[in-house]
Amino acid sequence: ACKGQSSSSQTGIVCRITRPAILVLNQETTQMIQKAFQRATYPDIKGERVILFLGKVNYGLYNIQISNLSIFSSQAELKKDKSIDIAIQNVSVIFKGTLQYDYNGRWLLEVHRSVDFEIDASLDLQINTQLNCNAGRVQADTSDCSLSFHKLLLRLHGEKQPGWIEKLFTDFISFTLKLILKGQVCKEISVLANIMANFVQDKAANFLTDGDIGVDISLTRTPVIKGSYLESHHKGFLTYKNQSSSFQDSTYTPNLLGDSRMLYFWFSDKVLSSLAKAAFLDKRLMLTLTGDEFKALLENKGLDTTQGILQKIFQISSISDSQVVVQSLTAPLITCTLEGTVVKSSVSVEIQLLHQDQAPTVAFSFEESQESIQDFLKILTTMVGMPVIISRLEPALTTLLNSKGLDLFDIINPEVLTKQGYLVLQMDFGFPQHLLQDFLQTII
Ligand SMILES: CCc1cc(Oc2ccnc(N(Cc3cccc(OC(F)(F)C(F)F)c3)C[C@@H](O)C(F)(F)F)n2)ccc1Cl
Repeated sequence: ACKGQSSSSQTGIVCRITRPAILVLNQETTQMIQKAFQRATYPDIKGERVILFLGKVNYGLYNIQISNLSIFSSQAELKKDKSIDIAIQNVSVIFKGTLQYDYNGRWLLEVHRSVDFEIDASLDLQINTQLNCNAGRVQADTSDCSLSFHKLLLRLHGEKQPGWIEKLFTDFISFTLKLILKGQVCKEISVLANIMANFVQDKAANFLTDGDIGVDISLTRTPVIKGSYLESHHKGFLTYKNQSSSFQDSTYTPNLLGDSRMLYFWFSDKVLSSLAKAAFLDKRLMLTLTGDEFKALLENKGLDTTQGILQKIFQISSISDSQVVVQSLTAPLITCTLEGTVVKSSVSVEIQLLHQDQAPTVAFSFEESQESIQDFLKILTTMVGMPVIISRLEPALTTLLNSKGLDLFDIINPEVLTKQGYLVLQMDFGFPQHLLQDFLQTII
C-alpha cells in the first residue's frame, strides 16, 4: 500500500491533527529528547598527538556518561508539503568520564595519568520530521537532524593540569565529540520516533478491533502535511474473521474538515455500514428483555397494557415467565445524511414463553409484514424499541472504547457531525502528563 499517489477511492477514514494539537503535543518534546540523550551511548575517544616538548602523547576519554540534562524550550511547526519542524533551544548537558593519557617524559621516564573530567555542553537541536508510508504504516523520518553547539568546555578534576590538555581538547577532541554527539543523539531520536509511530499504529488498530471484528487502518497514501494541519488517510476496510472486505468511491476532500479543533476524524458511512454488517454476522445485534422489563418499559412510556393488542399479549401468560427477543433479520444499512444517521434493518420481535423443562415457545412474533398491527408496531418501535436499543448501545460502545484505554485521554467537547455519505468526529484534547512518561518508562 501507499507507493506513489493516492488511490483515494479506497479511503474510508481520515485523521486530521491541526496546529493547536501540535502545540499541545510539543509540550511532550522535551521528555522525548531527554530520553534520547539518556538512551544514547557515548563511545570512548582515543587518539595520539605529538605535543611540543612532550613528544608523542596517547590519550583517551573513557566511560563518558551523562550526569545531568536540562532543556530550555522547544517549538514545533508544520511546513507545507514537507515536514514537521521541531526546534529545541538551550539543551545543557554535563558529561562525566575519565581522561587517561601517557607519554615518555624526560630521561625516557614513562608518564601515565588518569584524571576525572566533566564536559559542560550547551546546544540547540533542529529536527525536521518527514512522515512517510511504509507498507501501509506511518513512518517518521527524522534523518534531517542537526545539533549546533554554543558551548563545549572541558573541566578536569584534581590538581591543576598542564595547559596542553586544554588545547588538545579544544583543537581535536571537541571536534570528535561533536560528531559523536550528533550521530548518537540523532540516531536515538530516530529510534524513538519510530517506536512512537509503531505504538500509535498498533494502538489505533487495537482501538478499532473487538474479537473477530476489526478495521484495516492501512494508509492509502503518504500522510499530508499542510501549514495548519497534517492528516493521514486510511482504508477503513472491515476485517471479519480475518477476511477483509473493501468498498469503493469514498468522496473525501480536504475541505470537508476544518482546522480550528485539534483533532478530526472523517468516516465514510460505508465504514459504519460494514461494521454494522460484521456485528450482525457476529450475532451481536440481538436484545433479550424479560417480560417484566418489557411491561415496565411500555408503561413508563405511557402505553396502556390493558388495551388492544398489548392486553392480548399480557393476558396469555403470567408475564414473569416470558421474554421478549428482538433481533436483526438482515445486516443493517447505515447511511449518514445532513439530518442524521439512518439505520435500515428488518427486525423481528418475538414474545416467548419460558418453560421449566423445555425450550421457550413463541407466543407472538411481529415482523413488519403484518398490516393489521402496522400502526402499533410503528409506535412500539419509536417509543420503546429505539430508546432501548440506544440505551444499550451507548454503554456497550463506551465500555468497549474504555477497555482500549480511551478514558486515558482527556477529550474536550467532542462533536459528532453527519453529512451526506460521511460522519465527522471533531474534538480537542489535553495530553495526559503521565501517559508519555509511563510509555517512555516501558522503553528501556
Ligand atoms: C484511534 C484513532 C484512529 C487511528 C487510525 O489509524 C492511525 C494510524 C497511524 N496514525 C494515526 N494517526 C491519527 C491518530 C490521531 C489521534 C490518535 C491516534 O492514535 C491514538 F493516540 F489514539 C492511539 F491509538 F495511539 C492516531 C496519526 C497520523 O495521523 C499521523 F499523524 F501520524 F499522520 N492513526 C485510524 C482511524 C482512527 Cl479512528
